[in-house]
Amino acid sequence: MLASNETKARWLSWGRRGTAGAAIPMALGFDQVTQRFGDVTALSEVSLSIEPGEVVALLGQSGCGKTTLLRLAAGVERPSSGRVLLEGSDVSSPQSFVEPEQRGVGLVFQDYALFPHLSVRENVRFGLRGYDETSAEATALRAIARVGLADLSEAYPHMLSGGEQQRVALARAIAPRPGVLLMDEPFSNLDRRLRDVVRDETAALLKETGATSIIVTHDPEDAMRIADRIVLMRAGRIVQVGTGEQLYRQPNSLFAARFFCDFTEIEGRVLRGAVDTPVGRFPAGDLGEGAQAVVCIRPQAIRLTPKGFCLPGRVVTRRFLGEVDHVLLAVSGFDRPLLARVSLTGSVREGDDVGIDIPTDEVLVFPAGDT
Ligand SMILES: Nc1ncnc2c1ncn2[C@@H]1O[C@H](COP(=O)(O)OP(=O)(O)OP(=O)(O)O)[C@@H](O)[C@H]1O
Repeated sequence: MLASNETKARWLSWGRRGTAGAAIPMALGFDQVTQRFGDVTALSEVSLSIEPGEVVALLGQSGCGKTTLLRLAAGVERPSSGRVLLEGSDVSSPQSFVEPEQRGVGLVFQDYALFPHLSVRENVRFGLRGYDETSAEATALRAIARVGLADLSEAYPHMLSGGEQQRVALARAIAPRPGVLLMDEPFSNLDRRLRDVVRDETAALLKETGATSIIVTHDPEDAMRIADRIVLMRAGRIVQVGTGEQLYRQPNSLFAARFFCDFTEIEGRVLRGAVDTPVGRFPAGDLGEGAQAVVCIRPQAIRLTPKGFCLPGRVVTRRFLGEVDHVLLAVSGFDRPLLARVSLTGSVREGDDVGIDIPTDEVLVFPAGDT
């Protein structure tokens, strides 16, 4: 949760500096930022550079420090040590502090923080206090039209769906054309179907506005669908930074791997450069001889072949999920089922004997205990 109601009200009541014409995206940087709250270290020496116009997702489990990093960028919080930089200049450091309203930063709160007694138009205008009457009105209406709510500009928040409320919050944040847009769990209050639509719309809008954007989320799918780069965090530190594809295909740890895929994990020991498991022998990469390892098998990588080919197995359950089937396979010598997500024809049934093909280049191997 980004802020208390009091902080939200204060944030919203400040006039926004913004940029007069099109948003001018700003570079945002964190240099060795540490944030302590009493005994709790929320962030430990975090360094990160975000390019102008880049959309970055801060991804991680609850309590890993995502929101704290967002609050530091917004200027709602001051770091215990380290620097926050906008366009290469310190905005928070031991020597200097630029007030939030001077930063040209827009914020979308997790609960949207719309004023219930104000219409859509008035809510959006509220974020434009530094503007004169005529230009505030025109700017608000332009932002409302941009999020597709022109017909609802006189409606009140309780008359809107969750997705529409989210769009009002977005319109209010983008109206002053901030150089940096910060969004705290913007899709978490939406049901699954609406979430997909709003997420794609938001992604398109962020690119259109051109603002440098940070989105906080604990959902890897949100992060992959909306962000140019994902910053995976854990316990106040950055674990890995990269595109969604890099994090998915080349996770640097078992922790990162588990975040993006529901692997079947099998423990084994490295012998002559490979790990022997009941489902096959897999190259151990850099792991030393005798090391205990975890072999991670991607359900999507598994292919089923006719009985008699590849590894023998039996279909325990098969569930049709639309585009793929979710199949649990029993393999001799392995006490748990192997999960496969495959597209099947109708001919494979529960209880059938099949062959299981596991391409070794799709299998990841990590040191055991590397969590
Ligand atoms: N004002 C505060 N006072 C004390 N502890 C705090 C404060 N703000 C954050 N923390 C602690 O700092 C850590 C990081 O919190 P933060 O809210 O940044 O995590 P998060 O990753 O955003 O979590 P969530 O997804 O649940 O919002 C947590 O242990 C949290 O309890």
